[in-house]
Amino acid sequence: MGIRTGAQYINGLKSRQPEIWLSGRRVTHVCDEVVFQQPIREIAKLYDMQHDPEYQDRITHICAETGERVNNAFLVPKTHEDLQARRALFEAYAKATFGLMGRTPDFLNVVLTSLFSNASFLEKYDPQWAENIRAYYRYIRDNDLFLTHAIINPQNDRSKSSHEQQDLFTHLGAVRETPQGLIVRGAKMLATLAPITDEVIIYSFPGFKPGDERYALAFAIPIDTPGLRILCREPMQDGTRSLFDHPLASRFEEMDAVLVFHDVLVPWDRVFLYNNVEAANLLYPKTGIAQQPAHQTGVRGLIKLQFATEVAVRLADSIGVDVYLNVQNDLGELIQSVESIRALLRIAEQECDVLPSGEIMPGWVPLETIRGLLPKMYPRAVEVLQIIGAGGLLMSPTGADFANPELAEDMEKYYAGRSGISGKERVRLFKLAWDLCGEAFGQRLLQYERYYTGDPIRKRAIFYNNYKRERTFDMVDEALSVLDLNELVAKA
Ligand SMILES: Cc1cc2nc3c(=O)[nH]c(=O)nc-3n(C[C@H](O)[C@H](O)[C@H](O)COP(=O)(O)OP(=O)(O)OC[C@H]3O[C@@H](n4cnc5c(N)ncnc54)[C@H](O)[C@@H]3O)c2cc1C
Ligand SMILES: O=C(O)Cc1ccc(O)c(O)c1
Repeated sequence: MGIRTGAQYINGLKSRQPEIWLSGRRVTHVCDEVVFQQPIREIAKLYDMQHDPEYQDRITHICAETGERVNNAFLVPKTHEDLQARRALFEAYAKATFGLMGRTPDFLNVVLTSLFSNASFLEKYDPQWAENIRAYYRYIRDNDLFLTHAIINPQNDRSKSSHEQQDLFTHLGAVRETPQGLIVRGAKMLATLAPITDEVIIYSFPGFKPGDERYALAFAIPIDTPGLRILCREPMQDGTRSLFDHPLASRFEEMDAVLVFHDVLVPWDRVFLYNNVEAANLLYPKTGIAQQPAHQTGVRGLIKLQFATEVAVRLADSIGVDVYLNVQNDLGELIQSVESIRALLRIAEQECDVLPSGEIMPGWVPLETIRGLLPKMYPRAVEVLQIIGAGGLLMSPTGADFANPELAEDMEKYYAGRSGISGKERVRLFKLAWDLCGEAFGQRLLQYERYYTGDPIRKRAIFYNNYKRERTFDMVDEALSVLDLNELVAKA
């Protein structure tokens, strides 16, 4: 089949009834649920872009294996042109969502492509696992499906490993084998967009200890598999807020969910790893499933930071405060952050790692540097929006106030910005900023940037240790050897 349209994506959602729980009740039809309708439309637009002549050649290609047109996320990059083709896709999807939707279909499809191209790692443990992941990749590619993932254990007692938790199946683990497949029980978090996806893939960050064998698992199943419960967090908008009052929150909220598996059957052909602590701990470093998608997350993060920066610049200009040195300083800092990430992405694409298979991965040092910097730069951009907007962020009336002729004069006079900025224009800008820096929606965006890839503190420590292992830091020896030379001269 190859690339789907938005309508085909929506028909796919309509054809299933996953067990979704939202605010204490069961959702019967996800497409009829007002909270999910706008995010579904935003994802459908991305599918439609694949058929739009403006984008088609930039974000899709003809698959060499099937002759069908497929998304660039399924391209195994072997040349710089391939990397550029993937970047063009990431950029197009991120621009369409201002970088605010983190788990658009390209993200996990890149993870899957990386698992596919590095399946030889799994072969060493069980050739069937490798065959399963290859078949699954082809299935997702050829049907253009949308995945969610949950790779973290629920936050119960982080000081204990999975097998030491109060209940053996608090964390998702294998209960027993059957001729049809594995029965799994327990929970995983935090599956972003789960209610509006087609499939879920489960794997884990490294960190398994001996005794954790039953939790060392990787598999994928349809999102409506019996026994799989999707427990949504409280929504941050009710799906009815106006575009005028919440230009971003009304469009781009990504639901997050805990997945609870009540004795779910995972067919054997969907099991990619099982009962093997060593393989589970090596899955990340050996299959590129951090490095390849970090290209996507880097591009998306750049667009999001750039967007927040543009809003800050326009906000400051609208009320004439960018004549002040302190404001110029804050805005200059944000622009330099954007430029730093942009430069790091270019370096990552230039200084690639080449695998024996010929696959290329953008350089891990610049990518990890982005991963370390963005969790600081994005919250800072939010802070600058708050500082520049100040009390103005709390004086915005609603679209209904603007619509009432009785208030029209006041709206124009007291809400106008500097000369040339009308009341409506200024309020719309401040509402855009408030969605990013004040609303619960904006706080989630910030929390996402801090944590979506794992704990930034531990990630930076891992980065340091790996970097130290690979380098010798010999400029220090060179500098110190000059002292020896001086001694030699003195002695002569
Ligand atoms: C908005 C959002 C969306 C997300 N979407 C997804 C998704 O789609 N799929 C998915 O799988 N995951 C998703 N995640 C989850 C994300 O992977 C985790 O949040 C991240 O890995 C951090 O884990 P945690 O939240 O459990 O924090 P914890 O690991 O519980 O950490 C809590 C605090 O304790 C400290 N801490 C905990 N353990 C240690 C330790 N061993 N050593 C030192 N300090 C420690 C941390 O530094 C942190 O300050 C999402 C997260 C967010 C916020
Ligand atoms: O670190 C990145 O930016 C890439 C990334 C993020 C989250 C994941 O779950 C993952 O497998 C890879």
